[in-house]
Amino acid sequence: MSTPTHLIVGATLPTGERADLLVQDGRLLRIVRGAESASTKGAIRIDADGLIALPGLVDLHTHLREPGFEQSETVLTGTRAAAAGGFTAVFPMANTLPVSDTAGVVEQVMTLGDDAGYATVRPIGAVTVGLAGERLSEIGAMAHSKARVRVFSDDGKCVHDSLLMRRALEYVKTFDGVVAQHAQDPRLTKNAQMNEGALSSELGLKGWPAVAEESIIARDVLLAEHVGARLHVCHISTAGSVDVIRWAKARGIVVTAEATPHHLLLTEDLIRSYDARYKVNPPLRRDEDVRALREGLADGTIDIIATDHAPHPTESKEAEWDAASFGMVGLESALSVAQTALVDTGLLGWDDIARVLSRTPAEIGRLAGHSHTFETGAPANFTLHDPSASSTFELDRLAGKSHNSPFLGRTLSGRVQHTFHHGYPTVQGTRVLESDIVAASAATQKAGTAL
Ligand SMILES: NC(=O)N[C@@H](CC(=O)O)C(=O)O
Ligand SMILES: [Zn+2]
Ligand SMILES: [Zn+2]
Repeated sequence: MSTPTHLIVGATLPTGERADLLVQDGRLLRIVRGAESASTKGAIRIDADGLIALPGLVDLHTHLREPGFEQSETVLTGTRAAAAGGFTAVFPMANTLPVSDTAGVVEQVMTLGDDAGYATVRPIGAVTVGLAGERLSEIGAMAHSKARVRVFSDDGKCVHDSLLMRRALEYVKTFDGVVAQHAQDPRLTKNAQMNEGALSSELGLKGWPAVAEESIIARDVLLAEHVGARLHVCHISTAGSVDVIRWAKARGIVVTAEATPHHLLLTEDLIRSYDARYKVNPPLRRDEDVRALREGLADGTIDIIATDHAPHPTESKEAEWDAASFGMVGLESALSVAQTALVDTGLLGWDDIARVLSRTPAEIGRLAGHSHTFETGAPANFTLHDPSASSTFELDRLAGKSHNSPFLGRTLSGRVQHTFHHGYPTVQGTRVLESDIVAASAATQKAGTAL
């Protein structure tokens, strides 16, 4: 048995051309408009008039919470949220329990992803044992495991010890890996609750200075240059960080950087409400920072958008500001936020969106066997997005387990209509397919590939 053939009629590719896409046996056969061959007989037709076809989105920074925090999210529910948002691959962060610092844990997470079938799951390994910042984890064993880990991060915690950071860079260099740093000086941010500035003084909340982020990035790009290894900087949030990365790139340093959707749209003044949905690490910053991040994406200083999808249960967000958890969910809203902040404002076109949300994150994470172009014969990973739908972002858009989205109640542009992972649908007409259907498609697809 194989997955049914789909014919997508009249989709607009990121480059602007229109095409009919034939999806058969997990692969994409691109055909020109109107030239329906015999092979399309019996195919399920999808009218894609007005829809943009984007290569399956790739999130280099996702918290799936399993193992250990299944009350917030699981690999299944998190990848369901991913599919809803148009993603076909995610890189889950290592701050699980046990921490993803051994080959055993990363392989377990990957297998859970394969079985669920909503998206390709490529775990990130911890840089240090237990994220404790003291000893390097078994980086080599994770890299050479079945999970073929290429991205290492202590996200949530900064690798603060400069000697450990140097050693980690030296180690990942041997297999073309990358260290993804959560750039935050722990001494400068102890007990910090929001961006440091006039507003933090006014609200009486302990501030988080921009220099805590910028000084670590400056140190790390110089270490990366010295070692000759790849460095990736997670969720940069300040105008100064954009300047440091711009300087490093001009100097020829191999560094990449990400910005989150929320840092591209929201600012610190939302915190006046004391609504902990706006509490996040790094914190929401000022207008001028949002502008600098958008410009950084437009001029290529910032390479990618990554969601930092950080699910938390309602209880830990309904607490008082100081006691509430840091983090926001973001997979389901990412593409709509990107459209609102970057496409509608004329800063990026759809091909740039395909680059920053699919091609480049795949390249940074060395994601193999998961094509991000519309080439004949490529694995069919793509999403069909309706850019004309502008609507209030409501609870029904959330497909994961947690509901801590800062975008609920906001008007956002565009909506994902269909997502295909390895040739089978995971989202159909905005509806995320049931997990047993998706798992069965994944199993069928896998059996087909093995033959
Ligand atoms: N972003 C957050 O505010 N929280 C993340 C950790 C992180 O990305 O630093 C989490 O794991 O909850
Ligand atoms: Zn982080
Ligand atoms: Zn994170």
